[in-house]
Amino acid sequence: MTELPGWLPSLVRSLRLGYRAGPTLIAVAFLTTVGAAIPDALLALAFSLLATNIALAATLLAVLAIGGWLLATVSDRANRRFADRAAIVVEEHVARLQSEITTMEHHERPEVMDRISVLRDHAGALSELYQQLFSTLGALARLVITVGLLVAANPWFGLLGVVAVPAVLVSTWRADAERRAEEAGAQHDRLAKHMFELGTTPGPAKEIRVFGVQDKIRTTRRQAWRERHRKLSRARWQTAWWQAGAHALFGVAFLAAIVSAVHRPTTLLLVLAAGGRLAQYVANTVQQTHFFRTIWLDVSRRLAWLEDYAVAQTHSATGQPPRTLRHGISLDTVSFRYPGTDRNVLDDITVTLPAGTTVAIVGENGAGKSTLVKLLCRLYQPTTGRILVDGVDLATIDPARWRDRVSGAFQDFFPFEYTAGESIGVGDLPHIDDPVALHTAVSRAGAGDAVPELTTQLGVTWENGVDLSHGQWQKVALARGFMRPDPLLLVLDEPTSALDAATEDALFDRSADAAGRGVTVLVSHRFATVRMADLILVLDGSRLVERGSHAELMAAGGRYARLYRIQARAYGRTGS
Ligand SMILES: Nc1ncnc2c1ncn2[C@@H]1O[C@H](COP(=O)(O)OP(=O)(O)OP(=O)(O)O)[C@@H](O)[C@H]1O
Repeated sequence: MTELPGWLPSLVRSLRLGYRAGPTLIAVAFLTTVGAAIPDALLALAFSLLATNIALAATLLAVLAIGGWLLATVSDRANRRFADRAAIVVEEHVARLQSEITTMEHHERPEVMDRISVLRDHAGALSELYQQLFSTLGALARLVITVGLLVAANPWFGLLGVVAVPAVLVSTWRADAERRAEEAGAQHDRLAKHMFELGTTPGPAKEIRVFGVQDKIRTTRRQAWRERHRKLSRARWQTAWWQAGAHALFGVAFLAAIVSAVHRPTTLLLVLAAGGRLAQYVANTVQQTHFFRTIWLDVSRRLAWLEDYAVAQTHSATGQPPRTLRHGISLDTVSFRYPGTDRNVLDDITVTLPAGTTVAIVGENGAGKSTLVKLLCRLYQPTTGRILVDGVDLATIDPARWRDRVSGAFQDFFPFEYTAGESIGVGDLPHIDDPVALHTAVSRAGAGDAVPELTTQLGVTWENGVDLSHGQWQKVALARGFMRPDPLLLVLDEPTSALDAATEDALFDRSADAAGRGVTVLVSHRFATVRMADLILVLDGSRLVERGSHAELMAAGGRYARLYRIQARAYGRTGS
């Protein structure tokens, strides 16, 4: 996976994003936050004047105190208002970047998920990046002014600023070490959170209790946290000694400066006030820089990485899909392996899915059926070979336009908790409120008896929301899959696993109507339904081992015929 982009370009990009969120507010926040740090640094000068001109010193002290307080108050308000506004813009930006990625890789590759999960957890914190940056700049300005005052009194005192450098360098190095440790522990973090969700959400509650896995979940969670913490804590300890050494060096130098100024009251006052504050300012700057580098700058670099990743995943293909399918969709020596793995899940597949037909894909668990469906939906690109739509390479067709012409229902459908009508209507957004389109989709899915009134809110956590059974949710998902008129490709990837055989048979007939001249691809383990398909593809161990109609495959007496007979016997059916 690519390295995170450099901190400076990432920061510039985050600043641009912040500027778009509120140009005036960010300017006010910048000026007042940096400005508020300066009176504090000048207090040392006012203190040193106490030895020679008490009235001037007192006036200066009062002006600096009031000015500092005013600027700090305005800065606090401006920063808070700006952070609220930036939070909305940043979160929306992160969500949009993720949802615009046209493939699914970022949802299925652990190392990509680790990087994104850290970003998602801290996306809110990014809105505070700006205040942190301004405070860090303010702290630096204060440090520079203080060192300047000391050098003006005695150039040797400038060394105090020099011995502060190792502390800042060590803090920068610490930040990198901690970031690496955090990323290395992200999988444990995700596992622990997953276990927490398992133990506290209603979905898995039944099985957890029936199988008595509560203790296992608790132990796994504890171990995952421990593992994550161990990695972080080791990185922190390894770097803490260096930091302690760097601070000790500064302490010794400060003591030497006090001793050298003991006979000159004005200089001594300046050293005590400025030097004393210098230690605090260095610690403060180091801490600010540390937080800034660990949390805010790191999130900023992740955001820049996600922006680059989203752009890299956006295919430059601009071709349009055909209006209607004339010949069909062909796979030409298609092989596929999931990114980051070394095994072909589909191997050298060449076949044509003719226009206007229903093609069933069968095979044992893990044979690659759903993967083939994902390739057809263009959620992944074949590793080698091509998919041709009426002879045009699918890779040259704009993925968004292709998806406009694809529809379907999946075994792992998502229960959108909107109103029933909206939950179905998202299958074709332009017609989400069109009652005729909604009712047509419901009747195509044979879901009339299971789907409640279209205005009913789904999901018990919402006001007046109702809960649906798994089968009812599945019918809502099916209806959603039938919303688009004239899809070029209609995929039904085990969409009826929770429904009875009669429902699946009826659905099969209607799906062919819905797809018209398009191709319907049906993945199913029920051979009684599969037998009705025009073309049946049998996958075995990543290869396409048989193809043909039911009659042809039965006559061939191969794998399909064997599996069909086994299932027919189990269900009391006979022969071919
Ligand atoms: N995101 C992924 N990353 C790596 N390997 C994957 C991924 N998704 C699936 N696989 C692997 O690819 C192979 C094919 O999976 P696929 O889901 O396509 O099988 P299937 O035929 O649809 O199985 P089933 O009938 O159980 O749904 C399996 O070995 C699976 O472990």
